[in-house]
Amino acid sequence: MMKILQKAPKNGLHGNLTVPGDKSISHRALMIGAISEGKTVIEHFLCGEDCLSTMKALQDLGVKIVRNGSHVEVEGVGQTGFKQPEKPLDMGNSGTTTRLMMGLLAGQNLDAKMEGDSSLSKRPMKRVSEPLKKFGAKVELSDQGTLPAVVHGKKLHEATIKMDVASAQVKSALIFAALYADGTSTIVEKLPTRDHTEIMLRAFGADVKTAEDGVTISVSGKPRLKGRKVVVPSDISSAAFFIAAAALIPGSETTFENVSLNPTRTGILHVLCKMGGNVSIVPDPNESGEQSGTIRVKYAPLRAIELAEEDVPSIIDELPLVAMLAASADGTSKITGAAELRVKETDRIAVTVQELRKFGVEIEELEDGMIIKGRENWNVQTQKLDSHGDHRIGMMDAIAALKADCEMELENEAAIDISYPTFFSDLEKITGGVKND
Ligand SMILES: O=C(O)C1=C[C@@H](OP(=O)(O)O)[C@@H](O)[C@H](O)C1
Ligand SMILES: C=C(OP(=O)(O)O)C(=O)O
Repeated sequence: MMKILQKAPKNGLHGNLTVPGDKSISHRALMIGAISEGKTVIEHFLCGEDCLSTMKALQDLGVKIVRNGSHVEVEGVGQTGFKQPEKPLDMGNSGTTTRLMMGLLAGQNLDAKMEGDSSLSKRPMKRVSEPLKKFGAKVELSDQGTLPAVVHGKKLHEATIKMDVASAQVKSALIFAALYADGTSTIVEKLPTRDHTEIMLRAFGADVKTAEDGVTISVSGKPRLKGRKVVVPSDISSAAFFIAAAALIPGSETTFENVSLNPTRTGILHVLCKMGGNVSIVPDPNESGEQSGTIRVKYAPLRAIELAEEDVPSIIDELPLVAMLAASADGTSKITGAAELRVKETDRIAVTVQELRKFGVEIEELEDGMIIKGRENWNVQTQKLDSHGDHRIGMMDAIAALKADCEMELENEAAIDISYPTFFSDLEKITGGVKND
């Protein structure tokens, strides 16, 4: 499949958008709702394919879930209420589904096989199965440390774990396992990562504490979780594409409402401000523990930036976009400490470099990052872009194409449905669907 991408309208991008619900929070609302007692109602749920993979897997484990658009109702089965699945659980393309479910299933009374698509089946899973062993869990992986996996449910005991990878997915799997252990477990992160699991578990009644150092989390086992209402804020990682578009295209001014402003996710806003971007933020009243607010972005010329390992977790999924912005900034930018990008849906360092070079961008691949020479005008080398089956790369391509001086073509655009099925209609809303020539 192929999609034609238009360049930006001459007066830039304008308008007000409410982008879909946060992917990370939608996954967690389903999972935590499923192991709670009573009903959980989720509003503004993300109907992207990844979250639907979580929904389907939970249904295959005997959880009743009814979805009507972005309104979802989950009948919680309690902490150990999952049923033995009759067939392998299909994780689709979703790393979050796979890794979080490993923690959620480790203490259940069942054996579950997990399978994924060809991209997911290459991604590393030992980072979850190894630390889970400390709770007494048993997760079998392929010889390569990948899917397919079999989780053999066990009786779990408390553990203290020092993580060696900065990953919210691994942390969340360990927190879920700790819910099934007797006593209090401690998890120490390498760097602070997104804390949606901790925030939501507290709201559902669990005793989960984060120490002042921001990296030590203690979890009391066997809590009583009670179903509740979850209103999912808009996904800053989705809004980021249009935030970047407004920052890239002269004349633009766009507003995004009700976007997640959880400080573990707002790296893109800090980076854009550091680059000289014109960004203003108005926070919403905070009722749920998850912060949100309105973001307004106006075009402004950008300057180069340097990012290192400690900057990476709060901007992990936005780094391809940052590379694209850097390609338009004044000066040479450098991103390091981002080797995690190589084990996402694609090798996002290699693929970002490959795609941006098609616009004539001077960009160099490092083992753990990229060096990008910014320039005001790009020089398209080929009109044929490719998502490589990676939603975030496909969307980066579509935003970069706004700056090109000709129409571009995007192969494998369907991948975008993973996290943002309404991406192209939202893009049309702020470009006015305008054809220039
Ligand atoms: O916990 C989550 O919801 C996520 C964590 C991040 O992955 P890692 O934990 O592998 O960094 C991120 O890239 C992914 O899109 C979603
Ligand atoms: C890395 C991502 O997701 P996941 O790990 O859940 O596949 C992403 O959405 O960019």
